Amino acid sequence: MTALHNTEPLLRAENLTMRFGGITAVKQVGFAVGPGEIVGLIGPNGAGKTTCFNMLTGFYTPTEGRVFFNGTDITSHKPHAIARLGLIRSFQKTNVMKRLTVFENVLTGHYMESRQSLLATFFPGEKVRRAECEARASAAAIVETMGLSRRMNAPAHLLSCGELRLLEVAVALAAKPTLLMLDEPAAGLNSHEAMQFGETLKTLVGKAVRSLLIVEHNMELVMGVCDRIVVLNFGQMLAEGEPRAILDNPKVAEAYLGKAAA
Ligand SMILES: Nc1ncnc2c1ncn2[C@@H]1O[C@H](COP(=O)(O)OP(=O)(O)OP(=O)(O)O)[C@@H](O)[C@H]1O
Repeated sequence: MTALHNTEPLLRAENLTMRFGGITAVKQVGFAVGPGEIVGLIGPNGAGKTTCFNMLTGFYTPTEGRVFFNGTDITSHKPHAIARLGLIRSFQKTNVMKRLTVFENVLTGHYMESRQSLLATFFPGEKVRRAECEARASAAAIVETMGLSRRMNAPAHLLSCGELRLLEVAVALAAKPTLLMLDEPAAGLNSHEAMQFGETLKTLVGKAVRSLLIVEHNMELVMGVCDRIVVLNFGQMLAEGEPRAILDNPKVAEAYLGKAAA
């Protein structure tokens, strides 16, 4: 029984379909993310990646299909309930508060994760004080994990684009994800910065998170960090496989570059 449980994927999407009125944004998409895996979800603009993210995390209820996380059917769960189970996502828009320091941003992420009452904030007892100490230690550890220790007390608005992308992941880590889903985490980075960023992401698996699911347009990053890649096109699964197989797949080249590339 236990052995069976261990081979279960962490996240499993089955036959996901999302219709908006007459538009079918995603049609019968199914894939899984196993423990210890980094999976990339890619596809040209409008392929349905963000819609998939929204269905996986409860922001949309799929028109058809089911989502399982850690063996639990989460299809009709609310986003906050899914987050509490350890399935945490980032958004394309930054989750960073520019006037706060790096440390304060990550600490704020911890407070959003905890369910401390307002009363407890103003009249802290021993339990709250202990939680506060633990949150500060955890925030400092996350800042270090993301390679931002030197910038610990820098206000976020002074960070470089690369540092900002790292901080965005750090804030997401404060919510204690089991599976972290990142939506275009390397947006705006040049090739060198993206590769460095990717190296940091790889170090997270097995330590800060169990698995990663990444939507990203930067192909160098995707090919460099992912164990497996799922390709969507016009809302449907086009291909799934290891990076090399995806690179060599003429259908994928055609979807991205047009018929001439095939
Ligand atoms: N709320 C909505 N109502 C109607 N159509 C939508 C809605 N959300 C998405 N769509 C449509 O569904 C399709 C998939 O969109 P989606 O944003 O999921 O693609 P994407 O792969 O994330 O694109 P991008 O890479 O540009 O972010 C598009 O044709 C889009 O116009």
